[in-house]
Amino acid sequence: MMVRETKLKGCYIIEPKIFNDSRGYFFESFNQKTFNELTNQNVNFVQDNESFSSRGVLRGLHFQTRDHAQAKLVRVIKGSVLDVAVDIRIDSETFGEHVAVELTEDNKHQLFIPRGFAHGFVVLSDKAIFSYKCDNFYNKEAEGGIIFNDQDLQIDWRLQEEDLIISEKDMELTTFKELFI
Ligand SMILES: Cc1cn([C@H]2C[C@H](O)[C@@H](COP(=O)(O)OP(=O)(O)O[C@H]3O[C@@H](C)C(=O)[C@@H](O)[C@H]3O)O2)c(=O)[nH]c1=O
Repeated sequence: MMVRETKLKGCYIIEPKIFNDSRGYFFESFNQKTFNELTNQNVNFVQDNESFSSRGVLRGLHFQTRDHAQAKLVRVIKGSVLDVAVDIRIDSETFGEHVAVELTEDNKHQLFIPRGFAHGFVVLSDKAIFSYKCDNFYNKEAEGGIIFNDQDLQIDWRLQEEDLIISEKDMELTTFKELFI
């Protein structure tokens, strides 16, 4: 497993070691000991989620507030997505900055997004199965979000806006400035 820190402190791209043979492939999709050692974390994941989406589906940008904040380890099982993590830690040097990483069934890369980030992704392939671990439980009352096309964040989602499929809830999300400035 290889780990690279992104320009956002504490946010890592993880490249698992893939073992290919005549039967197919094998890899450790998560190994707590190796993960904690290489990322300098002590994360205790408590919830696993999976979602299925078609091309153009954009989910996000989501976070949970205060004690309910979640670190996430995200990956793609089928298809490909552009995954985006936005630093919303107000005391961070990179507050308001984001990383966008392509996660695909072929590259098998994972993104570790620490607490204090907003997260979203858009599906680039026909279909995608997205899978992630969270270190805190889902809490409906603590849900927060930022509108995907926020003027200050300037995220390039790669697809035309008219091709995006977004939930009503996500279309009503507020701006970065309204939340934090
Ligand atoms: C996220 C979540 C949703 N739900 C329910 C609530 C709702 O009825 C249904 C769909 O929820 P949502 O529309 O919020 O699903 P979705 O838009 O896929 O939400 C997810 O988006 C990505 C980007 C994230 O980062 C995740 O943390 C999560 O916020 O599933 C749970 O029961 N547990 C959960 O952990």
